[in-house]
Amino acid sequence: MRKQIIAGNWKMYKTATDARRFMQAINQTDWASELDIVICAPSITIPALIEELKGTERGIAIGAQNVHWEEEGAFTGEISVSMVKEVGARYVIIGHSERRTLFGETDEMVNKKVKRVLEAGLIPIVCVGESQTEREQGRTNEVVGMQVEAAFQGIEKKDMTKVIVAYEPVWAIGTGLASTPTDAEMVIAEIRRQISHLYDVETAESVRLQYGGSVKPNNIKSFLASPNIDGALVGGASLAADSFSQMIGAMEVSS
Ligand SMILES: O=C(CO)COP(=O)(O)O
Repeated sequence: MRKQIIAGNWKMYKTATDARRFMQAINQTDWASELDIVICAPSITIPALIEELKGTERGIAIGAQNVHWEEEGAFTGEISVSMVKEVGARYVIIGHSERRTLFGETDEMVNKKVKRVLEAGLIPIVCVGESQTEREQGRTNEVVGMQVEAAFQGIEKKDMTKVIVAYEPVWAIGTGLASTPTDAEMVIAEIRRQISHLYDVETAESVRLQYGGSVKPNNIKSFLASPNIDGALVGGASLAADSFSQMIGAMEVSS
């Protein structure tokens, strides 16, 4: 049985002060969750979040949203896996469509980052997804399939089981137009089939697959009810403590 996982992607929102306020509000809610709960914050706010979580029973893990694939070097403005690991990050989002489209991140870079993150013992949340045009052309499975194959090139089976893949159709991100649970399940089931083809059935069954794109407290349950969808990667609705808590509550009910 795969453990369900909700991850908030805060993107470029929240200063450390805002992040502390969010965590203080979360710490006042009274859920105790069996889910894996992750907040992927701007790297500079990670220490503040870790500090707020100390001594609480929330079981929330913190993640980064990007790292460089080299261990260190002359890469002005970049941040390494060791740096985010040392301050307490346990997850890293890799290959988000905003990184791919706005910052020129290629499948090759995604692959190198996935390798580095795994080497460091952190968990990569690898994002894949088709654009509106690709969807209209009927190329969703082909595009997503190519992204999956490229991202995990050279990754050993034992590491693959630790990976999380987030299917985030680009047209659904930040638009309020979520995929239907049926469509998301179809693509995600295809991703699982592909992992099984690249590795084996056992590996594919152990990899957790998330849906992301306009997930909200009122629709998260419908996605989680699908057999291959193990969680959600949430942008906008993860920014407020009350909607984040509501989504966790909804997942508890559906799990
Ligand atoms: O990009 C996303 C999460 O990584 C999704 O963002 P929204 O939930 O705001 O659509």
